[in-house]
Amino acid sequence: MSLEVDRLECGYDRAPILHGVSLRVGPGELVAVVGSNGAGKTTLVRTIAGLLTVRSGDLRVDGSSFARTSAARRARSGIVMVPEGRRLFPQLTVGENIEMGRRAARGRTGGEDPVAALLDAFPILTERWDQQANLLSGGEQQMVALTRAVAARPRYLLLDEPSLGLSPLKTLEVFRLIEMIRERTGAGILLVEQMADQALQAADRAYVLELGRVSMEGPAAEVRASDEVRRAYLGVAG
Ligand SMILES: Nc1ncnc2c1ncn2[C@@H]1O[C@H](COP(=O)(O)OP(=O)(O)OP(=O)(O)O)[C@@H](O)[C@H]1O
Repeated sequence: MSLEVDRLECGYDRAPILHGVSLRVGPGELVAVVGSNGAGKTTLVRTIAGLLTVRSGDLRVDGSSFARTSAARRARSGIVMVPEGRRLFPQLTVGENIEMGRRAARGRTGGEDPVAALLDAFPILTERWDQQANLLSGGEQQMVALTRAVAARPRYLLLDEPSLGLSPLKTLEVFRLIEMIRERTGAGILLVEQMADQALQAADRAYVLELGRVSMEGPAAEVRASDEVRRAYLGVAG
């Protein structure tokens, strides 16, 4: 049981961006993909979500290929993306945005309501429940976008740079929410981040993406401790 990316090649027009990327996310696992600007992180997430065409290689969930399945069907099957920039429905309230997520859950119901646990732990969401989404701060919007994704009962959650544009304090809060999502939902989470240090501290396993290729992979603690990552991504001289 896992989400698998197998020797994926894709890109825009004629320009190839990903050159044979392979990775795996197991259920309940938090997997980080770190890499510098332009490494192809967003391209990877958009391709898994079905917004870009697979040129070669395969995408599988629990062994079945979904490389040719529409983005809508992928979402319905529980592969849920939180895009860079959050993209809430700006005119709808926080509550209405989260409700939209619930509607997307379709048959995936039962068990503990994961949203209730998040609302308990992060009272700001309830405090802002009736406020229009575009009036929230960037950090609050990111928290709503994550909660909306959880309301859709994801089996696999694709997070594209959730820390983008947030202050260090807000980034910590968003990471706390992501860790709680992992604990409470059992979803496999693919976390694509430029904030390498935080992502590697939160993750179980990690991949480093450089110019469209995986240059390193392993337990997140090992990747974080490697000289290459410390120098290139964590700003440690040496
Ligand atoms: N719509 C597009 N058309 C053509 N090229 C694109 C498009 N979007 C991205 N690219 C190119 O694809 C490459 C990878 O971009 P991508 O956004 O996937 O990287 P990234 O690792 O997410 O970087 P960042 O952290 O800056 O968002 C870059 O060279 C970028 O210029």
